[in-house]
Amino acid sequence: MAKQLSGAGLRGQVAGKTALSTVGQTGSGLTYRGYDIKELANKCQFEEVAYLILKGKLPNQQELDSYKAKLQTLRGLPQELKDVLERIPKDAHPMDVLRTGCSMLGNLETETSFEQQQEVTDRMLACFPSIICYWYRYSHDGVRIDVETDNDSIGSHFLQMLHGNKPSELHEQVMHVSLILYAEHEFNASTFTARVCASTLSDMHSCVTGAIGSLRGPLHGGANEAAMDMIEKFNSPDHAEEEMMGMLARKEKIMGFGHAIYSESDPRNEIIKQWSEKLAKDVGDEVLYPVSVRCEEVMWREKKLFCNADFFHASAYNFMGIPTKLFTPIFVMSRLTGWAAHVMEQRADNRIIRPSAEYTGEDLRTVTPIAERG
Ligand SMILES: CC(=O)SCCNC(=O)CCNC(=O)[C@H](O)C(C)(C)COP(=O)(O)OP(=O)(O)OC[C@H]1O[C@@H](n2cnc3c(N)ncnc32)[C@H](O)[C@@H]1OP(=O)(O)O
Ligand SMILES: O=C([O-])CC(=O)C(=O)O
Repeated sequence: MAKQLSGAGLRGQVAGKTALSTVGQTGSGLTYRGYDIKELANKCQFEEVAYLILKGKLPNQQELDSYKAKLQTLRGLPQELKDVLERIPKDAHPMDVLRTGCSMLGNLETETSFEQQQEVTDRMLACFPSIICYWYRYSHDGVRIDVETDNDSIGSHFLQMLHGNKPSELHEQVMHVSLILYAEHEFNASTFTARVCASTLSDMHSCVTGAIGSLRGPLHGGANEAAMDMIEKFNSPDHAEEEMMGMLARKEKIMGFGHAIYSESDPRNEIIKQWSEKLAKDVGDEVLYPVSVRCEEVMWREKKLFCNADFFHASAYNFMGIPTKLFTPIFVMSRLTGWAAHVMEQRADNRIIRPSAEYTGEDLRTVTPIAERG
């Protein structure tokens, strides 16, 4: 059953057209360019899906190989960008670092014509992991890492830069799945930000910089970090249940649950949940995964609220040794594909996005001379 969509937040209003994805058309489904998310997550690498979203079709083997090889050549960071990253303090939020990094890249490698849109997107796709890890390792460990590894997949390369060694096959696979699940989602808040910016005929870096800012909030992409902050406080499923009941009684929002469009479930959840379970077994976890499962049960039982894409990403990323504050930047590494494809779509059939407002202020009045004002 589809969700009843109306009310504030432009809910239920068609704000444009897209051929990129469908969200919740049957209450729970998600497709990218006509392909079901479950099949994509099962059969594809992230780079295949990025190619599909950005270039319109699934690549054949030779196209995929050359796309991955091309992205590998685009990972390096200009010295001016490294200099900026080195000046950002350790306690900055990595989403702010990425927002600044993207903006700086736009100064150094400005998109001067829309004909460059695929090229500047590929460059961002290749170097966002470098920006995150270069800053993180410099500010936290005092090392200037080499951002050009021989690892040919984006997610695995990210883990390699973060941890300093090649990740296991399991971790590589989970990163493919995670990045596929996060890649595209119709007119969500960050994508809509990108499209509004694109509709003024602005450049790709500005559109993406704005989108990063929108994704950062805990009601959107920031929920994976907020979910982790919550579950790591629970030392057993019973403890989780007790605390959650208290939060619900106090009418607190519980991050990682609920969705603006889906009514029954978020199809990405069952996929990432399975991988989180595999990772839990791999690390011998006996707390975080069972705690997460209990949170899911309590929210469904009490509120009929289901886990969205973010909830089981928290435990999955934690099991791979990823620091919590890097969770949402990983989302950016993936969603960049959706944002850029939407910018391209907007540009191809553009009219400036400029809705109207219902005025609720004062009636017309005159300006009292300043000396007479109380
Ligand atoms: C990748 C992503 O961006 S997925 C979304 C990530 N965000 C989160 O996980 C944050 C937590 N979730 C939420 O805040 C919301 O569910 C949103 C922002 C995702 C969707 O917001 P809305 O479309 O306004 O939610 P919806 O209309 O379904 O809310 C219905 C009711 O459930 C409540 N509700 C919804 N989600 C939650 C939650 N996570 N915890 C507690 N209550 C909730 C709402 O407050 C609302 O109650 P009310 O009628 O008393 O005001
Ligand atoms: O669609 C939304 O509103 C939020 C979401 O799940 C996403 O962007 O992946």
